[in-house]
Amino acid sequence: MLTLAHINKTYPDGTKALDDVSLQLGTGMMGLLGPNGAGKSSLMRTIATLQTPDSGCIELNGQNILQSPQLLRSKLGYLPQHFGVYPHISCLALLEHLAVLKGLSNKQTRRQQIELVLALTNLTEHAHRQPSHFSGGMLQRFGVAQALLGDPQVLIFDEPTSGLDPAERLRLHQLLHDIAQSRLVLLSTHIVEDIEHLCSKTAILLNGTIVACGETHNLFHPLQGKIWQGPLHEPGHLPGNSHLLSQSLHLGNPVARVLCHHCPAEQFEPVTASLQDCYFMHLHGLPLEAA
Ligand SMILES: Nc1ncnc2c1ncn2[C@@H]1O[C@H](COP(=O)(O)OP(=O)(O)OP(=O)(O)O)[C@@H](O)[C@H]1O
Repeated sequence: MLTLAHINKTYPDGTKALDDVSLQLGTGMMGLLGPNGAGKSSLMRTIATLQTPDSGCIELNGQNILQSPQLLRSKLGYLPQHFGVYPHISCLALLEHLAVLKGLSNKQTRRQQIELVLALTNLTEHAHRQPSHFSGGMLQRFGVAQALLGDPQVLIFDEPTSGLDPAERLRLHQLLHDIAQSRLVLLSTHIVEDIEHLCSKTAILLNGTIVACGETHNLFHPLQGKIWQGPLHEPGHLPGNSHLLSQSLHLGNPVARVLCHHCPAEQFEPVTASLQDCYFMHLHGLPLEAA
């Protein structure tokens, strides 16, 4: 169990990136959802002990990892949002190098681990190619492979599916799902569907603050029966007790989703509430009572 209590982080230029963040993470996948600049990467880096918070406490199974970062580092796999690979070196050689850096000193154990992570990420047949020549999807799978070296119990994935085509995205979803069966996985993204597909638990981060946290389904369950979809309306043309959540396009036609206890306007139909509706509700600062 990884426990974060009252984590605060302000950067030297005065930007408050994390504001009293408290979270509890157990086995399985927890999604961290937030818009650009919400503080997701700051939180990931803090948990990965790559930066220290100004205050607060992080414990892994009751042990303080801010005082003893090595306790977590030895059990941690981290896939940062942006990572580089050395040119002119094969996938196998790079994994070998990273495994040594991770402290896998026994050559035979190292070989076994590398074979395992290559197989898990479906990269075995590409082991002798250079990751610098990989496609975006293969590179992300390589990122997952290096994170899995050392069989970590805690995995942090920062925006792992950004830039992937739909087939690669689904392939990575399956891989992340398999990995999370026996491990604690924290998945950060602003792609709501990724969280909805993968994460049984979700936290929503806005301006450095956790505004909602719990079972993913329970976060949007209160909105069921209150979401209406119809042609685009100016907020002023909707009844006063309704809230415009989102405006988008479907097959080139403008579509609005509205939170309301009754049908807000002509041509609106009730639709199933989604995590995205819940996300927009928080993004617009609507009170829970609005649901
Ligand atoms: N090293 C830094 N120095 C100063 N400000 C920073 C630094 N890193 C991040 N920030 C600021 O802290 C806030 C949170 O940034 P962070 O990168 O954690 O957000 P994010 O949710 O990961 O965003 P994105 O989805 O765009 O990656 C932003 O206002 C950002 O500009």
